[in-house]
Amino acid sequence: MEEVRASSAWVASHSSHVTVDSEGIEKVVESVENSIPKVEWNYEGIHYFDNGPLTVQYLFVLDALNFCFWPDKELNYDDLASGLKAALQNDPSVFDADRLQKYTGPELRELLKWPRPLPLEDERVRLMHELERSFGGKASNIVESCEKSAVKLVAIIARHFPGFRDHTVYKGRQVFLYKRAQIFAADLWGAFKGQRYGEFSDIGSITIFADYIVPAVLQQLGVLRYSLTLANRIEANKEIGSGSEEEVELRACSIYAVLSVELDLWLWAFGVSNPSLQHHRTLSIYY
Ligand SMILES: Nc1nc2c(c(CN[C@H]3C=C[C@H](O)[C@@H]3O)cn2[C@@H]2O[C@H](COP(=O)(O)O)[C@@H](O)[C@H]2O)c(=O)[nH]1
Repeated sequence: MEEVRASSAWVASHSSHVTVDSEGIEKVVESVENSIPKVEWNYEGIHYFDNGPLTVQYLFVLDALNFCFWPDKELNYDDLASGLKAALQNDPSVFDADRLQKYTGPELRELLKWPRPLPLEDERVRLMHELERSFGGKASNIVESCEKSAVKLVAIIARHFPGFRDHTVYKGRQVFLYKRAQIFAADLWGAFKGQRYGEFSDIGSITIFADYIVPAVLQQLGVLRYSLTLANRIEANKEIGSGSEEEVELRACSIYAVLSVELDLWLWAFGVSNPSLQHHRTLSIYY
């Protein structure tokens, strides 16, 4: 995760379209000082939990698919989390390795009870198939092999599952963001309350999860400032290309501005409870 921090800091110091406003950070810090709002993991009650390896499998499938909901105005993260939960409750073998490998787009849709094609549906299915190829298709084996280190878990996942390799090149330099791999570690930690599959000695090393909600919240709070051109593009709902300077800056500056991952869920929950929030639109499998 050192690579995520260091490369994000580099982007923030070479940024052309997004600025981190240190006075803006100070103001937010002052207003939440002594009362950092604690948002409970699963505060919405939408996740499956049985305190065992099936929960790990559930979270791994969930985070393999935890990206790009915005193209369908009615779809959001909750639909995915609760849809997969209901599917698992209905049939405990839905995420078994041999079945993961076979899902088609319409079957995934049916699993989630979603009435129309999902955004990036072919990619979603391809990423589900990928999960079966290592560690016997059992996510609990991955977690067991990481010796209670979240850093190691993220590295192992990125090494074995190409779909989680959330990195890019910015101004000639490689930048690491690892949104879905890190959120998987955080979800385990939150779900298992730091015990069993959620016990990590280095959970403080992970960074916030650079998605499309957190940058928009940070901008609203005055922590991020956008160039006029970028602000106009976002306001006009114009797509921002995956891997473009703008996109990398939005994500990396968010990581750089928010050092503590403890704040992620607060920022995210604040963002998703605000329907008028205007976020950047990038077609991406990473977030
Ligand atoms: N930074 C950050 N981004 C997060 C999450 C989560 C869900 N975390 C759950 C885990 C435990 C809690 O109980 C939460 O419910 C999803 N996302 C991202 O948001 C976007 C979807 O937005 P919308 O379509 O409006 O639901 C999409 O990019 C998705 O990947 C988070 O925690 N942090």
